[in-house]
Amino acid sequence: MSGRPQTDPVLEVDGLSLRLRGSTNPADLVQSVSFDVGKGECLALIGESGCGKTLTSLSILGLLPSAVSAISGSIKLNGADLLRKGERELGRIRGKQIGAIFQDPMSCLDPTMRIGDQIAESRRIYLGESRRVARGHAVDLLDRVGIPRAKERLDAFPFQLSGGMQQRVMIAAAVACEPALLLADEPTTALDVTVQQGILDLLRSLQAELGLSVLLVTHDLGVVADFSDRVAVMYAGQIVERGRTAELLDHQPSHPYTRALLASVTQTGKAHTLLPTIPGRVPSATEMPTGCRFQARCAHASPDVCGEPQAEVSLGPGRACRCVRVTDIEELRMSR
Ligand SMILES: Nc1ncnc2c1ncn2[C@@H]1O[C@H](COP(=O)(O)OP(=O)(O)OP(=O)(O)O)[C@@H](O)[C@H]1O
Repeated sequence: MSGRPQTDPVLEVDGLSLRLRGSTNPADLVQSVSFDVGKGECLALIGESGCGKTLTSLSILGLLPSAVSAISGSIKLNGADLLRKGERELGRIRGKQIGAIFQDPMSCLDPTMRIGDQIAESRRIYLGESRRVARGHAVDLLDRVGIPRAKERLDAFPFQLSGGMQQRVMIAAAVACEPALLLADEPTTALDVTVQQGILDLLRSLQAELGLSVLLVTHDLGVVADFSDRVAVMYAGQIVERGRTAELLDHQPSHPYTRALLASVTQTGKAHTLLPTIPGRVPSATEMPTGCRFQARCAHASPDVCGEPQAEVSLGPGRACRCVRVTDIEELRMSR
């Protein structure tokens, strides 16, 4: 699909398909997903629960659950294909070149280890710094992410900090080695609104300061609108639409799924809320149709054309949509 970033790509995911091991169903959990993230830009991957966002991000980290395997495609970080790396090398890449933050900071932080040591350790291991130098950097990083009295806090354990502070420590640890890519999976979902804004502001300033490339995985359209340059919409394991965030969210989106999502947000009057429910549900792995995966929930579905696998239709530079009926639907909309 088109939709190139405006800078050289740091991450290039090309034709990635993920399948349940032992499954003979040709409709994969994640099917032929392609996207890229340019230097210093943020791409948001959005979609309802179960659409494959987390599996896609876990495959970038080389941490897929044992029941799921990558059956085709490539995941290139600065040109090197991560799907062809061994476990040992992947471990180093995760530590040094990819920083990851998740919804629950305690999934990343070690509860038994002092926070200063957790941040300093990666600089010692991956950058070869001495303990003293690495601890000095840990103070700078804690200070940078807004932890008050950073030097005194070096020896605190995670449980001694509030949820918002734990989130900041996790971010400090994720960027400690100045990674090429920051993978942020629902980074603000568990936080209350006031804390959320502070974390987003911090991520934005770190991104500018460190020139970070960010893959943001979320179902919160408010976060997408605030933070990302481009957006890729996932539905049932496929990317169904992509484009520049401002264009896609502010103007008419093209895919019936994206339109239903945005329309229902507008109906609730809460632009910054979680994705609302669209009638019906995402098909499960065992019942995935071979044609358009959204057809059972789509008001425009036509059995003759939507029953076939959907090719991606280019809608202009950086814009594309996986719906064979996109032109008909657009004409219908214009005629009303
Ligand atoms: N370990 C697993 N074994 C079997 N199926 C799985 C496994 N992990 C995920 N799946 C299935 O893969 C599909 C995609 O799941 P994934 O967790 O990537 O979705 P998601 O969009 O991240 O949802 P959420 O926002 O709820 O995390 C779902 O149908 C899910 O049931």
